[in-house]
Amino acid sequence: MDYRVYMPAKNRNMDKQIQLRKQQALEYHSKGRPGKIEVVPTKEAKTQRDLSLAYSPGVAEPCKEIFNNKEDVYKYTAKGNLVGVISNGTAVLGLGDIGPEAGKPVMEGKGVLFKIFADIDVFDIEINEKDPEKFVQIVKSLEPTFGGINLEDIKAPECFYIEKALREQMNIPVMHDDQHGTAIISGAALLNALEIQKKKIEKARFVINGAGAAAMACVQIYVALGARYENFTMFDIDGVLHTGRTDLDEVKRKFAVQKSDINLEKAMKDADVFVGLSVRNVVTQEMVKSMAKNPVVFAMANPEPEISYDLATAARKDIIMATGRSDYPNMVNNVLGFPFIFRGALDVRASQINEAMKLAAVKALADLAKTPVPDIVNLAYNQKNMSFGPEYIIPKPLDPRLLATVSPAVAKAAIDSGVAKVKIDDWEAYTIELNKRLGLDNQIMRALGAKARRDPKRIVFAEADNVKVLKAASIVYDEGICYPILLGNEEKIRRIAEENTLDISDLPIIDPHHESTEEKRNLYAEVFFWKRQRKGFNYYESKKVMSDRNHYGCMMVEMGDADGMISGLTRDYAETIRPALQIIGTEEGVKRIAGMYLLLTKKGPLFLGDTTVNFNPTAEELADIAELVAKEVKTFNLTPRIAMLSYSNFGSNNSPEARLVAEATRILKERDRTLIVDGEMQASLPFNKEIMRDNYPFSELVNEDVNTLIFPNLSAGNVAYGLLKEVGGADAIGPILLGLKKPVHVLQLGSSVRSIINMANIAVIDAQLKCKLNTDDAVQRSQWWKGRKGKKDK
Ligand SMILES: NC(=O)C1=CN([C@@H]2O[C@H](COP(=O)(O)OP(=O)(O)OC[C@H]3O[C@@H](n4cnc5c(N)ncnc54)[C@H](OP(=O)(O)O)[C@@H]3O)[C@@H](O)[C@H]2O)C=CC1
Ligand SMILES: CC(=O)C(=O)O
Ligand SMILES: [Mg+2]
Repeated sequence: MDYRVYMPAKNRNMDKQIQLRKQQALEYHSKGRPGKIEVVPTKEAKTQRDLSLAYSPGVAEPCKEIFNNKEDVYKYTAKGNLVGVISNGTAVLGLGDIGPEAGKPVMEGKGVLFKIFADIDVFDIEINEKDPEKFVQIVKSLEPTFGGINLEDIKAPECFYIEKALREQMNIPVMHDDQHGTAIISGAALLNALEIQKKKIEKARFVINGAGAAAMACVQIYVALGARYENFTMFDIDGVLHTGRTDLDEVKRKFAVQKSDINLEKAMKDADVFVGLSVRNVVTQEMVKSMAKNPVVFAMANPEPEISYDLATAARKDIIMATGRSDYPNMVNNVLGFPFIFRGALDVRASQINEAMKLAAVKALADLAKTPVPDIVNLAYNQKNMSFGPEYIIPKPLDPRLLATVSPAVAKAAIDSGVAKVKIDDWEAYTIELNKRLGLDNQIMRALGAKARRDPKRIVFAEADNVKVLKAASIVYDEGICYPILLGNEEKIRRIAEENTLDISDLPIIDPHHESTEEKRNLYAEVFFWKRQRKGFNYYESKKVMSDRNHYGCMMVEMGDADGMISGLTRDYAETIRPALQIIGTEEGVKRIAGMYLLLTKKGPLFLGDTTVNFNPTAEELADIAELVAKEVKTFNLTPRIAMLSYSNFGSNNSPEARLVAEATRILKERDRTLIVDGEMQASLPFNKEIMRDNYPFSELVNEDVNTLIFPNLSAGNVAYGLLKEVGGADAIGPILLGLKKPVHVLQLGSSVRSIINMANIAVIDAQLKCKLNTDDAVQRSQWWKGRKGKKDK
């Protein structure tokens, strides 16, 4: 195989891929603490005093206050930000009545989405009760606990009675999300799709497949948006809803048509809109072809739609197609709504989610899709320029503007329609508060993944016979992040893959010891000898060293046979980076390398340096390290705001160590006036604005949110990152090696599969910046070396 042109076409076996996804999903849910959520205290609860406040006797005080004034429950407890996601498991996704236990992963998942998209806390409650009246009594009794109730995956028609009864009997917002969440999102998408297709909603002919919870709410909102009852033909599992049927309940009867001999195929002919909220694969390409000009098809059954995106769009060009899935354009899924709708409702303490609030959400969503898409969204979805049109009729779930757009619209509508107990006067302040809730972390990781996927590179995994590395390599290939090249003993690697059901069939394996690599090894040895002959390596040693996979891998990168390398997991970090320094060397103008960690903390992303390379830097060297880290921070599209750390604050201690950091800060400022940097200072200072303002108002960082911490020496940096990671619970990405001409990253011992994947992302992005060398260059380079060898042999 010629690795210079290695770019495998994805030819993975579908069955194997499905098996892999199944295994990954099960592992995701079961690894570590089983499930996806935990309860975390929001107050200090460490000392005896804390405990006496949190619990007895202190806790009696808020109890008494609430007893005197029930509304104070919002003041002294978590109720106001707590939503109950409640289900009996009778209509879980498109899986049907699988019961409350089997539905729990979905409810926990919903909890996760509420939290990450809108900072709302959730208790998921699965109730073993199918009787609607009993179910209502149970949920009703939970009112003291929750600020809102999200009913989920409860089958029709029971769900209609349950929701109606609870809305009437409870004083907090209750919403059955499969009904109204779906209706709101698909309503917004429908308005935009019809606008693009130049069709009027009043005239549009609808075919609706499914007459359950979601479908019924959707048609009702479409009617509220202007659609006409008489233009709907609806189907349930027994066929078309027609007036001759005796099994139709009150809700279904509203949509019953006169004719009884219509099947889905006939109904689709000349229809303008198809909406599927039923089960997978019930619509054919022929049916789509028979629809009117410029049709709209929303096939929203989960996880498999009524017709796949690919089949429907292949059937005709003038279609606007949407599914409930995230892996195709136009994801019409209730995740776009519930976090933001509840956020708005909770923030004004609305007693219900009424029609005005729902329609406000529809309008906010529809309008947002017409505004320019921010870079972070394009980046997150690996698109260059998403804009309003057939493939972008509705905002993307990862759009960070959703929260500050939909929630205020819902909150305003609640106030205007008289169901809000709390008023918002300063909408600008409210928007700022909403944006703060989001945090940058998730956005950064998503953007990184997408940036890598835009231009995947060839990354050598030097320790491919390690099961974690092999797993990571298989996943990054599967996700289109990079083209992994596996180094190591082929037999061993294949055995590990087999044992762990990993599909590595597309991935090349190179064994630097094997005779098949002899020609390359000799070429690499030549080059290495040429580079190191006056630095202690003779020709024999150069040949020998090329059997070492770190040397071999680095040489692949140097010679253009790969774009980057991930090595480790190793005990001896210094030993592993040596080949990179010897073979690849530092970037132009860079005197030294340094190690950086990106920590995703509760206070946002923090970049820490130097955590792995330079033991006791001089002031000049510390300034070099800070510059390297600052440069890397900019590649994350962030402005570095740097605190130079010490045990002293601005000269409070006159020791040589403290003075060294002050001097490094001075050097940095001298080199670049625009750099936002200050020090020396203690680590807590930049995060404590009050102390900063009161005592050090002169500091350049007084009003800055610091994101970069430079440590005085390796001990401090390494210890700090370790503590933040293990004790502080921060997610650590690194060590990211800075200053090399080309990307080589060395993993720390014990790195998880997740951190190896993150490092692969970083290596690809690094390679995108550094490896301008294209395939032709690489071929030329290789030939040049061969030419040199030829001359020498003569
Ligand atoms: N994209 C999204 O955001 C959402 C998607 N959904 C999806 O919509 C689907 C329905 O969910 P939900 O309304 O909560 O569930 P329900 O159980 O309440 O409704 C299912 C409906 O589909 C009908 N149905 C079943 N099989 C067929 C068939 N072969 N042909 C026609 N109709 C059929 C049922 O008929 P009958 O009434 O006779 O039993 C029922 O009316 C699921 O796949 C779910 O994943 C749901 C919510 C949100
Ligand atoms: C998305 C959702 O709620 C469902 O498919 O049931
Ligand atoms: Mg659901």
